[in-house]
Parts: sequence; C-alpha cells; structure tokens
Amino acid sequence: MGPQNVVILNSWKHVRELFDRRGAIYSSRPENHIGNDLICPGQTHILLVPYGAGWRVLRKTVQALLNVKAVDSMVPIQNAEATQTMYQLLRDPDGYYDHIRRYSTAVILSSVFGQRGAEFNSPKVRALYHAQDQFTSILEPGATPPVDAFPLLRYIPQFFASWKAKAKAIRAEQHSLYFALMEETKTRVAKGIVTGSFMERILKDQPKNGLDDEHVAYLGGILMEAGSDTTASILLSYMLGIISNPAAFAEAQSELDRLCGTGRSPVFDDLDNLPYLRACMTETLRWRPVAPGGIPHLLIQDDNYEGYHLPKGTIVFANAWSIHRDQEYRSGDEFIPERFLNNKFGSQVSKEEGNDYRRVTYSFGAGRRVCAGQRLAENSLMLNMAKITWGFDISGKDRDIDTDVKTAYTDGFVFSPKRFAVNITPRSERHREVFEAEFQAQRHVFARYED
Ligand code: HEM
Repeated sequence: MGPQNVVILNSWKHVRELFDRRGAIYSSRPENHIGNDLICPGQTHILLVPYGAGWRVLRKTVQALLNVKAVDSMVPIQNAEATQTMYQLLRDPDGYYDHIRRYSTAVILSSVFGQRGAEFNSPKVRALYHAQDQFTSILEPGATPPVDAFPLLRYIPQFFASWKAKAKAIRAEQHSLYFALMEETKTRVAKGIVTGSFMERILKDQPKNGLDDEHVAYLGGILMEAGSDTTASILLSYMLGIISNPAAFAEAQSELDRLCGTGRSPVFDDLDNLPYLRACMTETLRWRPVAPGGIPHLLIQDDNYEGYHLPKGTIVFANAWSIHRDQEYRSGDEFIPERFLNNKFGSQVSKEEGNDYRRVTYSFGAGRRVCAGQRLAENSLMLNMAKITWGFDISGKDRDIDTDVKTAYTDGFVFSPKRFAVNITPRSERHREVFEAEFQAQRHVFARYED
C-alpha cells in the first residue's frame, strides 16, 4: 500500500546473496511508527529498531547473553521445567495446550529474570501473554490505519484516532510490567538471591554496556516476547506433524528407547545422540515456520541484483514458507523427517554448488538480523520433544486430524496451531513412574527460582 517497493525472496540462493552476503545494506527494518515511536520509543525494541548504532549495542548485549556457554548454563532449569511439563501432561493431558505454553514462558522467565512461572495461570505468565497479545495485535496489518505508508495519518487528533489511545495503553502496560520484572531482579540480587539470569548479567554490566534502565528493562521484556510463543508454536506443530505421520513418531520412539531404555527419560546430554529426533525438529521448523512470510528487512542503499535495480527503501522478505517448499523438497507439504537424514538441508539434490552460507532452516530468518535465540530455542525444542516422544503415545482424537494451515492455524504475528483434539497417554506404568519420580527430584532446582 502506498509508494512502497516490496521484494519477496522465494529461494535460499537469493537470501544467501542478499541477506547473508550483502548484510551491511539489507539489515534494517521498515518504518514502524506505532511500534518504534508510540509503544517502544527511544530505540528499545531490538526486533523493530532500524540498523545502526542503537541496534548494534542491543544486539551485542543480547549475543553476549545468548552465546553457547551462557545458554547451555540454563539447561538445569530447562530440564526441570520440561520435567514439570511431562508431569502436567500425565495429570491433565487435555490441558496440553496451556502446559506447553506455560513451559515456553516459564523457561524464558527463569532464564531472563531468574523467576518461576509455575502455573499457566500464575499472574506473571498471564501478564506476559496479555501484554504480548496486545502488542502483536496492534501491529498486525489492518489493525490501524496505514500510518507508515501515509505519514500524514499520524497527525489525526487522538479524539478521532482510537488506535492512538490503544497504543498508549499498551505502552503503559508493557512499561510497568518490564520495569517491575527488572526491579524484582534488582531486589532479589540485593537480598543475595542469585541465579545467573540474563537480567542479573545485563544489570551487572550496565557500566560497561552503557544501557540505561529503560533499555535494560525492555531488553529483558523483549527476550520474553521473542522466545515464548515461538517455541510453543513449534512444539505444538511437532505434535501435529507426528500425528500426521505415525511411522515417523514410531521411529523417533525407537531411537529414544535404544538410548534410554525405560529407566529414565532423556536429558540434555542425550540430545547429540538423537539424529532422527533432530531431523524431526528441523522438519517441524521447515513444515510450519512461525513467521512463514519472514520478518521484513529494509534495504538502506540502492542495489542491483540479477538485472533488477532495487532502490534504497525497498522492503525485502525472506519467505520461509516458499523457501521450505521449493521443488528441491520432495512432497514439501508433508511432514517427512527422513529428508534431513539423507541431506543436511533436507533437499533431494545431493551434490550442490556452493552450499556455503546455506542455512539448514530459514525459520530463524537470515543475515545480521537472524534470530539471536536459536540455540536457546533449539535446546528447549529438543529437550521437550525428546521427553514427550520417550514417554507418551500421541494420536489424534479424530481419524483425520486437521493440520491445514488455512484452518488449523492462527494467522497472527506468530503463526501457531489452534487447539486440536489429541490423545496423550503414558506409554506404560513404568514411564509414568519415571516421570513422577523425576519431577519430585527437580524440586531443589525450582527452589532457587522461588521467592
Ligand atoms: C522456535 C523458536 C524461535 C523462532 C522460530 C524464532 C524466529 C525468529 C525470526 C524469524 C526472527 C527474525 C529474523 C530476521 O529478521 O531475519 C527472530 C528474531 C529474534 N529472535 Fe527469535 N525465534 C525463536 C526463539 C527465540 C528465543 C528463544 C529468543 C531469545 C530468548 C529469540 C530472540 C530473538 C531476537 C532478540 C530477535 C531479534 C534479532 C534482531 O532484530 O536483531 N528468539 N526470531
């Protein structure tokens, strides 16, 4: 809409060339008056801020928090939270949707703020979901007049523009939640309660990183936003995938049985020995990417590519949906984990020219704005998928479960399965006992995160 050039990249080769190789000019974000000026002013929202010095400081801070060593130090609480999720699935299988969503929020709450979100209904988990739902819904196309394409619309008085009042309310809600979480971390540290959380580290490094309280509070809040719904969506899609392909699920269960037997459920150290399960994760990311159309990048300088002139200001999307359904993928609409065993990219072509810079998945985006939390997300995904697959039988309650993206998925900012009718039952009494005992054994881990 309006005088805007938009380019959609439907092949990994174009993404490699433009986002990865020419990242210096393809890494900004489009204007977002509502997100960047009204709700998160002062360049505080790392996902939305334009490329430049402000983004670089935020990105550097986040990368230091999310490096392999730091992320892997969160494994004990990830494992404990996953163990709780298995326990909840035993007790209340029909509540699976909320148990999975609680898990993904609780893991980030503890990693980022060193706090527990023990129940889906706990005030913090609820408050985070509420703030996030409000924020993403106002940013959806059509939710407000097109103030970025037609900047004059920004000057309509608030009396005639209800979206302005809504944006103000969202700012107030987000601001008070993010500041409260940051202040609680400060108070806990002052009392000597230290968990090694990301927020503790950002606060400690404040003299070095130069971030003021506003940026610190938002960094924490935005990591929560970026990491919770996304992880839950992929875990739920995994369930749909294996329901649609029971043979793949049986294969993943055999792999886990060979490794763990029935005496214990899988743990982090097992994950490198589960190639089939890893193929299931990569296939889920391919099959149902959470941002199917990609998150927009903005070109900041005129460029030429394959005979086309791309003017500065062009918005460019890496369309994960199409890239993951290229003809290189046999039966691309189907959930077939084996494709990632034959070839690490999952494609049919065995010898390809110049695979350097090709990514195994485009679900995490590409280039300099690529997801900063991929390692954290993959640890969470693998751990939960491993435990679920080891301990439960899963099938659709209806003979033909709906996995269609048009009917079985929400089409919000994060593309996610709607609730579906599923049977989740422990594979045996032994599996049940193991999960129950393992949950009890995790109490000491939770204790560190409780007030
Ligand atoms: C399955 C889970 C996840 C998926 C599929 C996902 C996907 C994405 C995508 C598509 C982008 C935009 C990339 C681009 O513009 O090219 C992104 C950005 C980002 N993600 Fe994730 N994400 C996930 C989990 C996480 C987690 C757990 C965290 C951290 C706690 C995180 C932190 C971020 C941040 C900070 C950015 C902004 C990067 C920037 O603009 O510089 N994500 N993610």
